[in-house]
Amino acid sequence: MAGWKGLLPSGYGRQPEHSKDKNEYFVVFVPDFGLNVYPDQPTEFKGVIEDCYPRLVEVASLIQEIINNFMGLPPNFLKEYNQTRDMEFMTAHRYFPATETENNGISAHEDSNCLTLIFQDEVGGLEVLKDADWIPIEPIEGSIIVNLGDIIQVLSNNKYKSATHRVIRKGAHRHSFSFFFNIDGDKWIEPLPQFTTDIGESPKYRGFHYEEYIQLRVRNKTHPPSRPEDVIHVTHYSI
Ligand SMILES: O=C(O)CCC(=O)C(=O)O
Ligand SMILES: [Fe+2]
Repeated sequence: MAGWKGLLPSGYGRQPEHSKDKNEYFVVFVPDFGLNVYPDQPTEFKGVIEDCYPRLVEVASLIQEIINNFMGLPPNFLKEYNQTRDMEFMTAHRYFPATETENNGISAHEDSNCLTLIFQDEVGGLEVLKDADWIPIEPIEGSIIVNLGDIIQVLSNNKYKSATHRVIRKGAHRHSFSFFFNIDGDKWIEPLPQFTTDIGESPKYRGFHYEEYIQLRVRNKTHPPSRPEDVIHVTHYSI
């Protein structure tokens, strides 16, 4: 838990006035750590969240195994590399209706973690960047959207892309729910030999401790740089 302590408070939050992102959110960390702040009402809230939590871990672990296999890694490689389940968190977002002059919900970004599960309501607005075009991710009831994050991009030496995505606000309030499957802050992240030396490719990133990277990413939010080129992305570690 060391990685998150003091970085992101749990519970309700709203983007600061200076932020271009227009949403409010509710953050939940690993329930066993006892750091979560829940509302009193509705009374079922805490129980439902804490019931969902291990199921989300289970689904994400299964998807990690599928990713392990399509990356061509030895069986259970990612499972053994990513053993600690301390850094997961989930966020419920509410995006306010667009106004006549602006519609930014969440600016374009990549998630810094391993993989994210997103559940969205019927309003829509999530978009993913593909070959310079923004593709809307149309709501499909009962579906889960899976985004690969920066860790997979670095491990695979750019073979698998961390999804660049954003939320455009529509005419109605939009609700979504994201579960961020993560890795321990102590972990050293660098391109794996399977994607570099074994195939004669040079690494595209220098190694880093994950905790250092998330601290830089949180700083992007708490102290937004005035120049867009100073916002930290995983390319900070590019060689
Ligand atoms: O609300 C969504 O659909 C996406 C949220 C998101 O991208 C994030 O919180 O990183
Ligand atoms: Fe995201």
